[in-house]
Amino acid sequence: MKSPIMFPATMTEMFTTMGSTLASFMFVWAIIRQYCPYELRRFFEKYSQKITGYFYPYIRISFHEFAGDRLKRSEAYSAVEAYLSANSSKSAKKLKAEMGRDSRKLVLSMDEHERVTDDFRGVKVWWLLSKSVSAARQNSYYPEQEKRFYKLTFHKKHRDIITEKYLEHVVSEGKEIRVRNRQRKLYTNSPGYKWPSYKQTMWSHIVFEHPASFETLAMDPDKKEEIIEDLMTFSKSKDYYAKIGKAWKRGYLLYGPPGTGKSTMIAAMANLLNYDIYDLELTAVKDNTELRKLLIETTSKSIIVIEDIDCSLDLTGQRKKKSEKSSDDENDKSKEIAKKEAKEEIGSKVTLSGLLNFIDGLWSACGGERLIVFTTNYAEKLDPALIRRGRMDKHIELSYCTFEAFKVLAKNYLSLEMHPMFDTIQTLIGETKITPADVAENLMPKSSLDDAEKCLSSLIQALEEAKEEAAKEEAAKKEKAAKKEKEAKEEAAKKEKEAKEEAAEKEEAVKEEAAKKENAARKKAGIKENGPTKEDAFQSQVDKETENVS
Ligand SMILES: Nc1ncnc2c1ncn2[C@@H]1O[C@H](COP(=O)(O)OP(=O)(O)OP(=O)(O)O)[C@@H](O)[C@H]1O
Ligand SMILES: [Mg+2]
Repeated sequence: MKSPIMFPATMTEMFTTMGSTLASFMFVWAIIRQYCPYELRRFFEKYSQKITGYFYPYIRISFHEFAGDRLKRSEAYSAVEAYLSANSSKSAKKLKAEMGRDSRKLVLSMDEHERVTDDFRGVKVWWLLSKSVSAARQNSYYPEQEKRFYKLTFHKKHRDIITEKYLEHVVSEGKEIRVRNRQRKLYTNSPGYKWPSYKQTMWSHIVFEHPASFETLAMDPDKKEEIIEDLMTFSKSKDYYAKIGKAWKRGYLLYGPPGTGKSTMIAAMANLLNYDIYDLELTAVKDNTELRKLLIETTSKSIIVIEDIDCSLDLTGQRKKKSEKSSDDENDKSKEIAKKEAKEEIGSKVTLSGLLNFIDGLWSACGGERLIVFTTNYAEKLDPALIRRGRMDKHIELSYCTFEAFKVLAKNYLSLEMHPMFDTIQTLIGETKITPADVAENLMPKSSLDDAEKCLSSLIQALEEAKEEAAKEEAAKKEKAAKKEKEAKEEAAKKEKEAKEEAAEKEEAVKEEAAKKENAARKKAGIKENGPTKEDAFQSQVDKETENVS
């Protein structure tokens, strides 16, 4: 029988033995580490890992936040983070909330040392967020480094499906989530705006926050639907473009009078597709080389916009002709003057061929998923090469306000779907040319006391004024045309009279000539009968000599 005091003694002994064994092991290990050659140590480590791997059937993949020089966050890590924040954070119990970089909202993600599971086609995988702290390196700017990493664990029998399919799925979905959450940017190359930027690039940017959407855009509903469909199809056609061997980009030409919503539509496009906007000021680009550099620095998922392409540069050789013509629209004039001044100041040497290269040269294919949008008030003045299909694939005309477009604006501005005054507006709008910008301005309440009726009356008044103005213009035009016609008729009558007089003169001359000849013939006949008189003989001598000379 064991004595009760024996047990603790055995325990103590056991612990002592264990402690001393551990101490000896550590001592031996320290000796090995110190004196054992590096190659031998690596050999032990390698084989110990192999033996463990033989019994441990799981594979682990790490995704480190900073790879290599630690300056740039790893793309893979960010993609995994975004993927897990959307997919697995629901099952995680410890979450952290951060204002994501370039993100509009709080991003929830699993906290450190948290483990979540994910299921992919029936295969179970585990994700763990961990961190390792490495001691400060000598001569390093970074004192102590916390290195965060995600660790993916899965059974080795699923190696193929995980490494080939699952990882691809995680990265592509993660990237998509990041794009969805990111803050979009509006870039410009204009030297006038130097917005702060952390690195020196050709573009400066601010956060793009335009509220325009296709829903609030006033235009024919069928046309709107067609444009939305076109844009959505484009954004999903990566594989299709690759299949047909075409760079993944599409050109849109938006044309129409000022104030018909061209710029608004660009903002709506960017909001629909979640794209950035690069507002390219051509007059500020020095030459074709700079234009190419600007293009290379644009990212994918973006819209490159050149506004008022017709007055950006002397691209068509028609600029002089155009500036000779007097434009009625003051808006256009001021635009042209501003662009001209800018051009003279900077002396842009961008040529039409440079611009064509920009749109569909070899460089334009890099990056992919890009829209190029030109706007103009005069599509007919552009060089056909610039806007041919293939370069500007879709031509969209934005024109004066229709009743359908008005209804959208009434809904936006006054929250009205129907109103008794709509009938009058429908009739008037069919008879007048008014831009959506003018309609919008009239529908906007000017004071807190203005109600829908007041705004609609103000619009009716504007429509009537526009109608009157148009009628006056039409009358003046007609009068001018009538005057021109009258002048033309008078001119024609004058010409006819002159022609008649000329014809009469010619006829008279012909008659005189004939009479002369007849006279001469008669005289000759008289000589033959009576013999020539002295004068006749002299005259015939003169005639013969003249003939010989000629
Ligand atoms: N189709 C439209 N739908 C909704 N709002 C519009 C529309 N067209 C114009 N507007 C309103 O009018 C204003 C001017 O429109 P916008 O700047 O888009 O015209 P634009 O066609 O680009 O003119 P410009 O040729 O002078 O550049 C916008 O702020 C917008 O509120
Ligand atoms: Mg515009």
